[in-house]
Amino acid sequence: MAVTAPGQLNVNESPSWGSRSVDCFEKLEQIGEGTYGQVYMARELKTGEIVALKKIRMDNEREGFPITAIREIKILKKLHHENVIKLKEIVTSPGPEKDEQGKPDGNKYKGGIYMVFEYMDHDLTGLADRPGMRFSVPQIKCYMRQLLTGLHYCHVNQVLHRDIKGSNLLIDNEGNLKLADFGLARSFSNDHNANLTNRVITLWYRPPELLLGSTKYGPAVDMWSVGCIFAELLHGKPIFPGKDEPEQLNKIFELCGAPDEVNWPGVSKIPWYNNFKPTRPMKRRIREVFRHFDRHALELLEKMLTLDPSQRISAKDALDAEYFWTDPLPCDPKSLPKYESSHEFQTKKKRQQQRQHEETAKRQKLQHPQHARLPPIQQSGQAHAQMRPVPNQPIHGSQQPVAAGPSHHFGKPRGPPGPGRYPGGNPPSGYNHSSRGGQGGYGNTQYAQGRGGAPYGSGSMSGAGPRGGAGGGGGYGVGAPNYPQNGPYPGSSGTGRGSNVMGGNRNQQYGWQQ
Ligand SMILES: Nc1ncnc2c1ncn2[C@@H]1O[C@H](COP(=O)(O)OP(=O)(O)OP(=O)(O)O)[C@@H](O)[C@H]1O
Repeated sequence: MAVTAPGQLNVNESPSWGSRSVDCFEKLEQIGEGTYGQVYMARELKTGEIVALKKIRMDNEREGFPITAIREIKILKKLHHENVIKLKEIVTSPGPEKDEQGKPDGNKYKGGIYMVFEYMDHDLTGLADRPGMRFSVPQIKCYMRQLLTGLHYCHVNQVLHRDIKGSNLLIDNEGNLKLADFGLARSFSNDHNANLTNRVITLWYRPPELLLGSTKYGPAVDMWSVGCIFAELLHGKPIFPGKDEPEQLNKIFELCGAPDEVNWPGVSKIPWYNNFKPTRPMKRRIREVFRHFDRHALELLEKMLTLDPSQRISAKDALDAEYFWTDPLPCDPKSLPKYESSHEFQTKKKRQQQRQHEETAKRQKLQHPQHARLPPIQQSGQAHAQMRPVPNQPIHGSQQPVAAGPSHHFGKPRGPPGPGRYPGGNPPSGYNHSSRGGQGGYGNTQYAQGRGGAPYGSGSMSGAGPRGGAGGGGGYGVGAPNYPQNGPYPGSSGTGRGSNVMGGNRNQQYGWQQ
């Protein structure tokens, strides 16, 4: 792949973009369902090359071609780097389309437009979610270094990603990590004078300046998200799983301390500071809560999760951090184990099927209770036979290894898909908030074990249900600051239905915004 040095943009693209038909590809299977529409794994008929086809959703004809798609295409056309997903071309379908099984795809509009991407086997979320998955320290360093390298390239080229999260970090079986989903990305100028929308970045990864209403910001917003991912990799579960914006800020303040003019000069001028400032002192507790982290990891994390964006470490400086230059060093991506390809969409399907199996088994059990009463003595042999596991009935605790499950969507709850892309938008049922630790069928996935095998989180994979973990993020213990009843987040409530978390159609929400 042609790699342009940081600071240089490759604007010479093939003039044939958009001229080919999607019929040049055979759709193999659906691997994703995003805000945009479906993503398919596909094979190019002529070359046999495997690609990802992302269909641009055009549900609302009146709005025309979605602005997010225009941005994504425009930005990806100028970014060429080994840690940024490659947009190969745009293809179109002039007429009604068929799905991967050859059935009409239900698209009431005639044609379709697809982005053709290089195919990636996993995303960081899905990979981390694989049953039994343990990331080693060199592996975490390797992924983190690639993430920072890709992001540094974007920032040097004056592009803010604005949606860094695990599910947007794609990984192939060569160990390469690439930034993907530039639908919320935009160019920025170094003076940070333009007014940009603060309604970007998935809630759990959103920095305090955006939550407080800042509209002048820069690359530091992405670095906060990187800090959240870094901590999540080490800790084994998301560190700030807020269900709405006030709770998100509360979780941040509980761990990072309350912002004030001392630790963040100018914070009191940020639009919503007065609405959200805690009424009691809140100490910074990163070192205490994550005391089991490696010293250099902790040092770097502190710099990434700095409240004041102007003091937050840049991608470039993070790459120079001791963490990446001390033993154990980041491993070579090629040395990483290869995993069977998996995408979130399929994993979800598998989980649903498994749940259905379990429900059927439960129903069968209720209809034919085996334990309800003791069998008559003379029939004991028979009864005993009945109590053996029924063939094909899942045996409790013997979870089938998920051979191929989506490795995408690291930060998304695993419940039934909610309407929004944000965990905080409308948490699916079963979504596990801090206070409900242990209830909701969430896997206690642990991404990593530290050196010497000391686990950072609790327990091991359960493989069932959404991630987020028991008590995730809620263990820092102190009460909520004094949030206004009718603050700048109308509709943000305990139900998690915040009005400014992204809904189902981000084009509607962001089309007009910067
Ligand atoms: N190049 C690719 N290779 C393999 N899988 C991909 C690729 N691009 C996207 N996917 C899969 O499709 C999913 C959705 O893609 P993407 O995030 O780009 O769409 P989106 O509409 O922006 O989704 P979201 O609403 O989650 O932001 C991804 O999480 C991933 O699982």
